[in-house]
Amino acid sequence: MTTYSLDVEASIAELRAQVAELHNELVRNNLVVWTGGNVSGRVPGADLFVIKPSGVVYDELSPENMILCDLDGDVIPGTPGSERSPSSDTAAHAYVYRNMPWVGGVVHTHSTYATAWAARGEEIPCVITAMADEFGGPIPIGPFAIIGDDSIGRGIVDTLSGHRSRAVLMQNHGPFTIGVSARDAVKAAVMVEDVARTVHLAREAGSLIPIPQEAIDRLYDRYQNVYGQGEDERR
Ligand SMILES: O=C(CO)[C@@H](O)[C@@H](O)COP(=O)(O)O
Repeated sequence: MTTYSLDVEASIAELRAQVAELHNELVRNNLVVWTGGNVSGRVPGADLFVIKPSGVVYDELSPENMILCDLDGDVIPGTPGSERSPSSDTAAHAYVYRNMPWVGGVVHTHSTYATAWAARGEEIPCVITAMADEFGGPIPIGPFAIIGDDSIGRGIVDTLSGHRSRAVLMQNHGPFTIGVSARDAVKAAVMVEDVARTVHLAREAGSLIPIPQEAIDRLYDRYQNVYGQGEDERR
């Protein structure tokens, strides 16, 4: 059985509990149905991450059945949960962790309104201040990519590298979000569905009014650097 330093082992144990619990947030926020979606978190100070097992219903997820992987997406043998297959999106999460060192968490859902924008291949325009705050502008579309290799991960990284948004709508598939932690990525998944719904309904009722870029910049700067508490993890 692979073992790590006491600090890394403690970080792994804490992350297993966090990632297992954060899957419940996807259910609580109505972002997933059945076994769809997944959350992962990077182990601080190690080239490792924790992700859910593939196709397991949310009620059965626990810290013990989260799966520890290296940054190539390979399961660490002999560790709790390693007897099962990891999420089918493990390669995508691993690609993000290898290529975006600041990312501490990755989330994928098929949340309804965000996925409807993805089905149209249409980015969500920045027409509400909540988008400027949280995403710093429009929420971009990523390329159509079929699961099975690095193509989804590459699409996420190519789209979000250097982009303010922590969410990308992978065409014909659905949202992937990133964050400084798994919790931060889950927040982005909740917020992308919220703004996708609002902007969809707004456009159904009439024409949208874009927010001027200067105002978007000011709103984003305030929200990222002033809003909330000084100890917030994104500071
Ligand atoms: O969208 C996909 C794959 O990209 C789904 O299969 C995914 O939501 C859930 O798969 P897993 O249960 O994580 O293997």
